[in-house]
This record gives sequence, structure tokens and C-alpha cells, in this order.
Amino acid sequence: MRAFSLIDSGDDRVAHSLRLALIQMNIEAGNPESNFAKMERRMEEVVAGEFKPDVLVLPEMWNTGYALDRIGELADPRGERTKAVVSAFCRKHSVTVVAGSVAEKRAEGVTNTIHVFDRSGTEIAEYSKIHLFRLMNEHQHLLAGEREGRFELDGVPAAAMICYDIRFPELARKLALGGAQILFVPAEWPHPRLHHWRTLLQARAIENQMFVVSCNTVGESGGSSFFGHSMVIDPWGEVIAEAGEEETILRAEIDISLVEEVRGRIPVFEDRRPNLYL
Ligand SMILES: NC(=O)CCC(=O)C(=O)O
Repeated sequence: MRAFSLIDSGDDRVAHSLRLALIQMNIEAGNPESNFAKMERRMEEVVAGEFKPDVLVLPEMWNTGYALDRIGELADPRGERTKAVVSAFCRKHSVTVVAGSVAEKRAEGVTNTIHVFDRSGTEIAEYSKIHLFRLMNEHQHLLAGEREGRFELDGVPAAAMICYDIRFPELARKLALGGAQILFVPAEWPHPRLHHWRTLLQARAIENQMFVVSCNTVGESGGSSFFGHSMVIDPWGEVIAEAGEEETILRAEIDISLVEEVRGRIPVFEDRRPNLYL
């Protein structure tokens, strides 16, 4: 029995509700071995519990953390280790995974990249962070992505942004205009900007009338203190689940039909006048 309800429309089975599990973890900067081992343990713990998730969400740069000085030697070559581990996990447990982001070594440089896998373990999307965060020196060590990240999870149109990307509302709006109903946001966002994090995430949900699912890290590293507060926000802007500042698994079930309902109540997309301000 699948964990979510489905509407059958020929072969196109559309999920109505999705069960989400967000792995809010303390990442050891500069230690991919330890981070892979811990993440694999956490993922197994999540699916072994009573709450059977449809989608697992992992945080930003979970393989290396912000060990940017050594990122070239630490990053996962072409993301191969990440892909092998997560794809096998999806196949084994028939779950989808938004595999946070990992530092990935490519011929041109190191990217901060999300891989998304469906229930069969097939990679269905890849997105590399397009806005690099100067305050944490990303621009000196990482290569920016050049395209947006969209995909479908169990028939639900979705998209991804990474951390600092949420400060760019025009990207979220473009993804929503393209049909996204859930926005996934892996992050590694530190104090003292908790109020920015909460406000920006809620604003992206309210203005685009979509779910926002953000998975942050916790712990201290490189002089930064990552505060957690992973969140699941509905299209009305209500926070339906929020973690504290400790390692945890944040679980929530979302009803996708709420997107249509909210978009029907306040028809923001129909009322836009882009010819006046774009
Ligand atoms: N890892 C990041 O992109 C951090 C972004 C951040 O902290 C911000 O304030 O923006």
C-alpha cells in the first residue's frame, strides 16, 4: 500500500498528499567519510520508523560542509559516490530523495549540486546553486550553476533552490510560473540571520502560493553556527512543521490540493501585470 492517496487518470497517477522527512544533521566540515556514514545511517533510520515517507530531503553540502580551502580534494568526483549511494537507497526502499546538495568535482571546477532520484533510483534532476554566497567565500571556490532545477515527484511539479538562492524572489517566481507546486531548499544557513531565513522562506511560499520545504544543518564549523529550523510551509504561509536547533528528523504530510485552493482564493497569477514591471 502506497503511503499517499492517488487519483487515477489513465497512466498518470498524481499524488494528492506527500509524506516528507527532512534530515537536519550536523555536518563535519572536511570529513566526507564520516558524513557519508552518518547520512546513510540517518536515511535508514528514517525509513525504518512508523512514518513511511514518500520523499527524503537532505541539507546543503552534506558531504563536505564548508571546508572550502580543501574543497577541490574533498568534493565528490562527478557526484558518483552520492549518486550510487542515494540511487541504491531509493530503489531498495521505493522512496524519492532530494539529495540535498553535495560539493561535486567536475572538469571545470567544484559545484554545489542537488541530485534528485525517483522511487526506482533513476536520477530525474540535477541543479547546481546559481547564486554564490560571497559572505561565506563561495565565489572564490565554487563554480555557479547556469540553469534552474525542475522535476516531478510522484506526478507533482516541483523545483529546487539552494540556501542563498531564496534571496532572489524572481527565481522562485519563475519556477512557480513554470508550474512548481513545491519548492525544496537544502541549506547551510547560520546565525545571526534566523529572521531572514524564516521571513524569506515564508515570503516565497506566500507570494508564489506553493509549499516550501527547507532542510538546514546544525552545529558549529569554520566560525559559523548553523541553526537548523528546517521548515515545511504551506501555500498560505503557515508553518506546518519546524525543527529546533538540534539534529533531528522533521516529518510532515502535505496535501498538494491546497496549492490549487489558495491560488483559486487569491488569483495572484491571473492578476499579475508583468508588462508594467518586467
Ligand atoms: N550557504 C548559504 O548560501 C548561506 C546563505 C546565508 O546565510 C544568507 O544569509 O543568505
